[in-house]
Amino acid sequence: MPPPPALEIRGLVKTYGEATVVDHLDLDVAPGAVTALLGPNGAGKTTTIECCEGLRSPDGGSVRILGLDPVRDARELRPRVGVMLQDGGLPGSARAHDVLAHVSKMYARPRDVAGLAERLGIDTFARTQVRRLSGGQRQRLALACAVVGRPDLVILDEPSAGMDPQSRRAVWDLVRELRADGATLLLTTHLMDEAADLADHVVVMDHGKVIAAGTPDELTSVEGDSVVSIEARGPLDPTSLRGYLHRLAPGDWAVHHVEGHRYTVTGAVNPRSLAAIGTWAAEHGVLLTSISLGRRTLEDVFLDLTGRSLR
Ligand SMILES: Nc1ncnc2c1ncn2[C@@H]1O[C@H](COP(=O)(O)OP(=O)(O)OP(=O)(O)O)[C@@H](O)[C@H]1O
Repeated sequence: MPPPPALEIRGLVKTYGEATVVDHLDLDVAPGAVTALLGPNGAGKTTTIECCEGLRSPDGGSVRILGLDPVRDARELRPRVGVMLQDGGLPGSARAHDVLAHVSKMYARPRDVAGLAERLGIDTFARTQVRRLSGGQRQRLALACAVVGRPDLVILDEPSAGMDPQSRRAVWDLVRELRADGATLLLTTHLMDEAADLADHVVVMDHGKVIAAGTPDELTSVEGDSVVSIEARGPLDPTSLRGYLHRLAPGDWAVHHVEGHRYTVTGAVNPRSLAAIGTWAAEHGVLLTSISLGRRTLEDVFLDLTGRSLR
């Protein structure tokens, strides 16, 4: 029998006035794994996480964390759950290192503060007051505070948002290490490569509901189909290309604009249809500067699932 989930959400509902921002959400976070929660702005990710932490009271449904109730059993859960919120929630007038040292003293078996401060580069701003830290520095300090107590469950809301590439790598290494040590991680992110790289399991939510879930591999592989990435010297008409491919081989063809003059074509790609893309381009005076065959990326899948309009 599989072990019980570290975090179990059933039928969670959260409304603000007329708006239902979390809409009968079911979500399991497997123990000892990294789960990435993805979704467009306003999808309800932070609200879901805040309900899990007991910071928001749900209007319906239930949340169990490590088998316990986040509000009733808050005291028992505190040392076992590490949380990094988007706004940090750190005291503005305290110095960075003092905050971390203070938080570490709340735990029975904290990590080595000096080691953690060094690997997340907190040393370089140890004596600076929290309110004077840059966004990325504050994020790193909040992350250190979330993990210093060796929690069983670590919840990170956009851990690498606003971080420079060096800091992001340090965060990724830390996440991998926590997982290797047996911790369970739930993180939200807008970085698709971060999710693809780190997560064992990806959950995509939109309009307060889960709309897809699986391993990154499951989500990006389309049985028997591939994706062709093309780049042209100028713009091209996706509808015309799609129609051409459909007339050649009726099926589920899609042509998406990625950005600039880059497009992806998905469908039953084979030598004939690949050649047909070239023929269509020649007939329409479109110069293709690159054409390559590959898998869909998590970003392709995300955009297909959640649409391309801004929220
Ligand atoms: N206190 C509040 N009162 C009213 N509406 C709220 C409140 N908090 C959040 N919302 C709304 O709930 C919706 C979901 O917000 P939430 O922060 O959970 O989204 P998110 O998926 O985390 O988005 P992002 O990726 O931008 O962080 C949004 O439309 C937001 O405006």
